Order: sequence, then structure tokens, then C-alpha cells
Amino acid sequence: MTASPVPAAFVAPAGTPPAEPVVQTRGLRLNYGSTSVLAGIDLTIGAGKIVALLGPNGAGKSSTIEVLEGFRLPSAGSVRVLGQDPARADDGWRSRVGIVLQSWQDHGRWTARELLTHTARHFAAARPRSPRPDVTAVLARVGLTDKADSQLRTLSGGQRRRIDVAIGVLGDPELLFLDEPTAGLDPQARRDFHTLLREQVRGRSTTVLLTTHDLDEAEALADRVLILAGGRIVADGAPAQLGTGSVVRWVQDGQPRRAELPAGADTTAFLRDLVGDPRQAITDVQVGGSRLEEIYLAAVGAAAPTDPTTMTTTDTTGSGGRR
Ligand SMILES: Nc1ncnc2c1ncn2[C@@H]1O[C@H](COP(=O)(O)OP(=O)(O)OP(=O)(O)O)[C@@H](O)[C@H]1O
Repeated sequence: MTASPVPAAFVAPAGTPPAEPVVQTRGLRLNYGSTSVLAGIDLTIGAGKIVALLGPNGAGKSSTIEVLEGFRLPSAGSVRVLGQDPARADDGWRSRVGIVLQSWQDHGRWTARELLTHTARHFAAARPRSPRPDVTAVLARVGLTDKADSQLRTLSGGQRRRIDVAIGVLGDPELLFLDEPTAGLDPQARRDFHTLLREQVRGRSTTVLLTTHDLDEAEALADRVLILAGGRIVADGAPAQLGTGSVVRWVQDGQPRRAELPAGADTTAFLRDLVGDPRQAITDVQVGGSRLEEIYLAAVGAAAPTDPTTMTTTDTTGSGGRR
């Protein structure tokens, strides 16, 4: 019997060089004075993915992004972003990168349209052969058409955040950094933002690296989740691979117990079996959040068990860390 031919779509064209990662760091270290914030980060991010960077307050998420943006010099290690060292990159490189900072000073008396038009001029100057960004279309994409001619100082916090996002996507970046982009957005605006980001990635092959404290957001939006704690990446994987599903905790004969149920498991049947046996003294049954939250709490707790600023506010008795 002869082997069936391999479909052409599965055969890589001969001589095709492997695509260079969009982001690559090796041994990235960052110190502020004598304080080490990043203690050796090895990170490779390929094209067209949404990557969420999680970690407790002060873990170094913003600092990491600032290094990748070229705004901050690493103390040691190598950094390549879109094939260049971001600290030495030129305007051409900058025009390929979109940046949404955690907060920034803007021009309160300018209208939304004026700010975007002004920013669009920079893109046009840096990329004279590319089409000029369409300010009106971008305002529509972030849901601010009716505020286009309002002064920025009259916008609400969430509306200003949408302006930030508009600036981030204005130049159709190959790589988009967003530092806590949905902080302050209402649920509808947050959902709209998720849709916008997915369209940006699907339709324009943008790679996205965002920070968030919202684990549900990371789980819903990201192709890959990184957890930064204690200066290192302590968990790295697809949310489904890191974990979805739920955690059931209870007390049995005075001892705390827990079970992790995978996504799709019948939680009701599990609970029925658990409490249905009259011989067992089961009390204090609780059904917890997703396993991503568990993994986050365990990973962060293991990396910095005595740090009072971490988010370990729930009991993780018996949960296993990833590293
Ligand atoms: N310019 C600076 N000089 C000195 N220390 C700094 C500076 N910027 C940040 N740090 C410190 O570095 C650590 C990491 O800060 P960073 O803002 O990167 O954390 P983060 O993970 O983004 O925090 P958050 O979730 O609160 O935004 C913190 O302890 C912070 O105080």
C-alpha cells in the first residue's frame, strides 16, 4: 500500500526562513538602584497572538513593557522587538508599534479628533508610502464618534481610555502594547474593547501584549498568559492549558478539602455526590472561581509568600504552584 500524499498546505515551502519572533528577551534584568525588579526574563512571543501579562502590584509588568517599548534600558540581557533593539530603534520602528500607557498627560483643550489627527501626522511622516490613518474610522471603532469634537477635558475617564486605545491602534501597529487598557471601562466598553482587539489581531495580524489584573479578562481574551512574580515568569501557557473549570472546597471531618473540576465537568453532580452521603460530615461547601485564579494565587504566593502587596486574599490551602 502506498502512503497517501501529504496535502500541499502542510508542506512548508523549501528554503522559507523561520519567522523572527516579534518579541525576544534573553536574561532580561532590570534594577532600580539596588532593587532588582526583573531577575532574568527569557521571553519569546510570535506574531498574531494576544498575550496577557499578569502579576501583583509592583511585580514589574509596566517596567517590562517599558523596556520592550524602548522607554527604559535593561540592566542586563538582550531585548529584540520587531527585529531591533528597542532602545536604539528609529521612527520607522516606532511607527510599527502601538502603545497604550497606564496613564499619560494629554492636551485637555484639544478635541478627540484634533489629538488623533495630530498623532496621525506623525505616522504619515514616519511612513510616507503607507496610507494615512483614518481618524474618523478609528473614532468609530472605539465608539467615540459622538465625542469626536468634544474637548478631551470634558470626557469621562472611560472615554479618555478609549482615546488612549484609539491612539494605540491608529497606525495599524504590528505590535500593540497596552498597560491595563480596560481599567475604568464599564462592562459594555470592556466588551467592545475585547471585540476591537480581536478584530485587530484577526484582521490585521497585530501582536498584542497587554497587562491586566482581571483574570477573567485574561482568560477570555488571551491566547497566552504570562504570570510575573518575584522578578520571574512563574507561569506561561494558554489559558485552557493553564486551567479553566472550577474549584470546590469543603470541610470534611474538620479538615479542609478541595477538588479541581476541569472545564465541562458536571459540578452539580459532583456536589450532589459530595453532600449526598449521610455518613460523611460535610460542611462549608464553596465553589470557587476558575483555575486560572487558583494558579495565579498559587504561583504568586510561591514566588513572594511574604509580600503584603500581593493579591493572595483567599485561602489556597492545598493548591499546587506551577513551579
Ligand atoms: N522609576 C522608578 N524608580 C524606582 N522604582 C521604580 C520605578 N518605577 C517602578 N519602580 C518600582 O519597580 C517595581 C515594579 O513597578 P511596575 O510599575 O513595573 O510594577 P507593575 O507590575 O506594573 O505594578 P502595578 O500592577 O501596580 O501597575 C515597583 O516596586 C515600583 O515601585
